[in-house]
Amino acid sequence: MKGLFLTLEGIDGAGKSSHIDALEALFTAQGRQVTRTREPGGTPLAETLRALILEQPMDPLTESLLVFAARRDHVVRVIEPALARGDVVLCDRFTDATFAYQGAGRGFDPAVLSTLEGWVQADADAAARGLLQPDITVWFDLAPEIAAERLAGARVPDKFESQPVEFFKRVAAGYAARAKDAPRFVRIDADQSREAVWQQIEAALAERGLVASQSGGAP
Ligand SMILES: Nc1ncnc2c1ncn2[C@@H]1O[C@H](COP(=O)(O)OP(=O)(O)O)[C@@H](O)[C@H]1O
Ligand SMILES: Cc1cn([C@H]2C[C@H](O)[C@@H](COP(=O)(O)OP(=O)(O)O)O2)c(=O)[nH]c1=O
Repeated sequence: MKGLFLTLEGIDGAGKSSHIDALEALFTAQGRQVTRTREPGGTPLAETLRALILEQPMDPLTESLLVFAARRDHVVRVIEPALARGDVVLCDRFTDATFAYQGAGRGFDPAVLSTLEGWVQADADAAARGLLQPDITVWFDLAPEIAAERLAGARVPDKFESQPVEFFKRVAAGYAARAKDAPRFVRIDADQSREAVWQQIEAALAERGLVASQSGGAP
C-alpha cells in the first residue's frame, strides 16, 4: 500500500494535539500501520535540537538552520522509511510551520527557507519525484486571541507560546497565505467544540477517499 504523509498545522493552542490519538485510531481501524511523530523532533538528534530551539533565544537564521537540521535527520531516519513501508505518517507540524513561524512570525526571508527546504526535502530521485511534501495538511485555523485563552493555564509556555498575540497574528496570516497556494491544505474551523472539529477532520479525510466515512469516534 502507498504511504500517506499527513501533517497537522496551526498556531499554538489551535487544538492539533487534542486530535492526534483519534486520527491514529481512525487509520488503525482501517488496517493501516501508523507512524506518529512530530517536529521539531522525531529522532533522538532532532529531539535534542528541539529542546534548544524551544528554550534558547537565537537569531532567526540560527533557528531556521536548526529546525531544518532536525528535519533532515527526521526525514531520512523516520519519515521516508515509514512512507516506503506504506505507513500513514501522522506528523505534528512540518515545513509549513517554518514558513509560518520563522518566515511570517519572525520576519525571516522566505527565499532562504525555500532554499533550505529544497536541500532538506530532496533525495536522490528528487528530479523525478519532486521534493518530499505532505500529501495532506490538516490546518487548524483559530483566532490567536481564542488560542491564547485556551492555552492560558493549560501548560507552561515555551519560547514561542510566550510570544504576544501580535506574533501569532503574523503566524496565522503565514498559514493562511500558504494554504491559499496549496490544494493539500484542509482548513478546519477550530473555533468549534472538539466534537465538531473532529467531524470536520473525518469528513475531509472521507471526501478525499483516505478513510471510509463515519468510521471513527470523537476524541
Ligand atoms: N475544540 C476545543 N474547544 C475548547 N478547548 C479546546 C478545543 N480543542 C482543544 N482545546 C484545549 O485547548 C488547549 C490547546 O489544545 P492543544 O490540542 O494542546 O493545541 P495545540 O496542540 O494546537 O497547541 C488544550 O488545553 C485543549 O484541551
Ligand atoms: C516545526 C516547527 C515548529 N516551530 C514551533 C511551533 C511551536 O511553538 C513549537 C513546538 O510545536 P508543538 O509541538 O506544536 O508544541 P507543543 O508540544 O507545545 O504543542 O515549535 C517552529 O517555530 N518552526 C518549525 O519549523
